[in-house]
Amino acid sequence: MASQKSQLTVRWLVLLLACIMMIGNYYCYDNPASLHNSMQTLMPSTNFETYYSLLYTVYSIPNIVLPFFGGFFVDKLGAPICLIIFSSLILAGQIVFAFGASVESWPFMLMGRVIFGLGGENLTVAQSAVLAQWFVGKELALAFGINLSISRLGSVINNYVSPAVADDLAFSDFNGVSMALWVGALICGGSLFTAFMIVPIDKAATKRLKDTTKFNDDLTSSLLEDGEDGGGNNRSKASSFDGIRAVSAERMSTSAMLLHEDIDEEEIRLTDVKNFGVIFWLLSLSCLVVYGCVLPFNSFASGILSERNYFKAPSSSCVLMNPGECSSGLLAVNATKNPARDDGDFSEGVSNCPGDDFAPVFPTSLDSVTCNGVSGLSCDKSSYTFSTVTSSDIDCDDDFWSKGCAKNYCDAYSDATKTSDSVMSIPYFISAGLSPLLGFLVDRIGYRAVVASLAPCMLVWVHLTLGFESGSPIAPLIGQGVAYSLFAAVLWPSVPFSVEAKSVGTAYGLITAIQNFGLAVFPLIVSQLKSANGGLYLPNCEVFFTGCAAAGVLVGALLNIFDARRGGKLNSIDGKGRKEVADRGPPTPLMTT
Ligand SMILES: NCCCC[C@H](N)C(=O)NCC(=O)O
Repeated sequence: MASQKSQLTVRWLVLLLACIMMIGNYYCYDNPASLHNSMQTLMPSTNFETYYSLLYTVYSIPNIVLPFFGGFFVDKLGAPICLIIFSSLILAGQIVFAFGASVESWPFMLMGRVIFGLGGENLTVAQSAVLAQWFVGKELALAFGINLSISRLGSVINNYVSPAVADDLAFSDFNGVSMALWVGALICGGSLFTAFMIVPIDKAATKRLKDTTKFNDDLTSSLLEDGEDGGGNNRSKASSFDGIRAVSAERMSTSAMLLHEDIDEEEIRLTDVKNFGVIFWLLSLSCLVVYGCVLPFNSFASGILSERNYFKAPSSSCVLMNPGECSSGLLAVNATKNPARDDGDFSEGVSNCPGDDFAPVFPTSLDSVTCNGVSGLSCDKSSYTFSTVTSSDIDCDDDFWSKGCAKNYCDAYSDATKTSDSVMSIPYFISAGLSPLLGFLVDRIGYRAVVASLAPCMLVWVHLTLGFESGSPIAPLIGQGVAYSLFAAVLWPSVPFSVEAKSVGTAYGLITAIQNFGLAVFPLIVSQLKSANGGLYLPNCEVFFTGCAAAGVLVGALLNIFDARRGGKLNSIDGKGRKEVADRGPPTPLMTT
């Protein structure tokens, strides 16, 4: 007879449903990243980068506080019911976000992201608590690994599907970006459906285990009564009843914690946080800085990769032969008569004029150019005049630019976007493939604190390479994926080992809240660094990410020191550590099977 949810076979169905449930969350969280360039084309503005980073910041700002309370409610109300509440919020938020894009309104889009954020992070917290209940013991890291793997597939699918939908599925009043976001809303609807499926399964298991616990309880009491009635038979009999009493008490308290309903509600208080030890706080700090160079990096990866590799800005010495004329398309008088030429000193024989990786140069100025009478062109404006053309003036959704005046620029921009979007998926692809295996290994070898300090070392190399070298980004992005997967494989399963079991939801809430502080602030720092650097990400933004990774190395070292002083729980295989294993003595036989 099973006495814990982690002994029931149905746990694998719960895991499958919990994984499917998270796909909508991850798919939609990364929508802005994969639609960055399409959004810029749809809603060009000099403040575009600020609005764009706000889409992530407003998601995270409420979450600097909310998951803490969300986690507390998970402990109080039970995780399954919270899954439904939070899944409903992500669906509602995505609908508002998609509506905002349909009417091209930043305020609606931002409001949608706030609502989505209210559900998104709390859903992660509730789901972590569900996994901790169903997989406590030897399979916890594996369960988190499988979960992260399937969730991250949501991010990867988004990176491919959303730009394709945005490019190809615009029709009548629905622009491409909004269509991609409505697809996200559909997927969130599916997530809500799976959340509804988890609740009855969890309830049935809870009831079944409650009955088992009661049965064990009755059995233990009757054994104890028999022993006491026996009238002081002998010492050894008395000590074996003491053993039963002790084992029973331990097992009952574990079952009670895992069944949730049996926890005395008064026992769970927000103030329990003050009992969280140094290990929990170091895990939180590590989460803040290391995730700070993973998730925010991904939000800007498309732009960073375009700038670094696929759409490099040509040198200012690269100009059109006739800078006041269209460069390519139906309005170009004759493209071969207006080629780009490099006026600069390229003594090393390297021209900064468009090669495959450079952005084609566009006209410097235009004077009353019109589309009138040119068949195949439907331009947004009757006439185009610019004393100085900048890249933000070029709207590739407007035929004037994409077919008429800067066709080569718009074609190259679209190609670069597609390449960047698929290359930036590498880290999440790797995480989707590696996470279950790493989870399996962590459950078997431990070394959680060691891995938590090695992963950021790799991230230091990754971001230095992206910031200061100009070769292919593939190797550093593979490094980013491996480091991220390693870190996630040890961080989340370490949380239950750092606090009391009754506070696991609160602890997940608090660490998520701390993580979100970084996720709210870091994108703003990156966009400020970019603006201060003449609109360029490199190298300053990568210096910032390198700094975060270096801080992660330092916190990782402290984690190892404190973990060793406190019995080595995190680095041990089962999370119990030297001290507790010694305290407990040899394993006690189970009362139930
Ligand atoms: N809602 C998508 C972002 C997930 C943030 C979440 N707090 C988290 O970090 N989950 C683990 C991960 O590696 O994504």
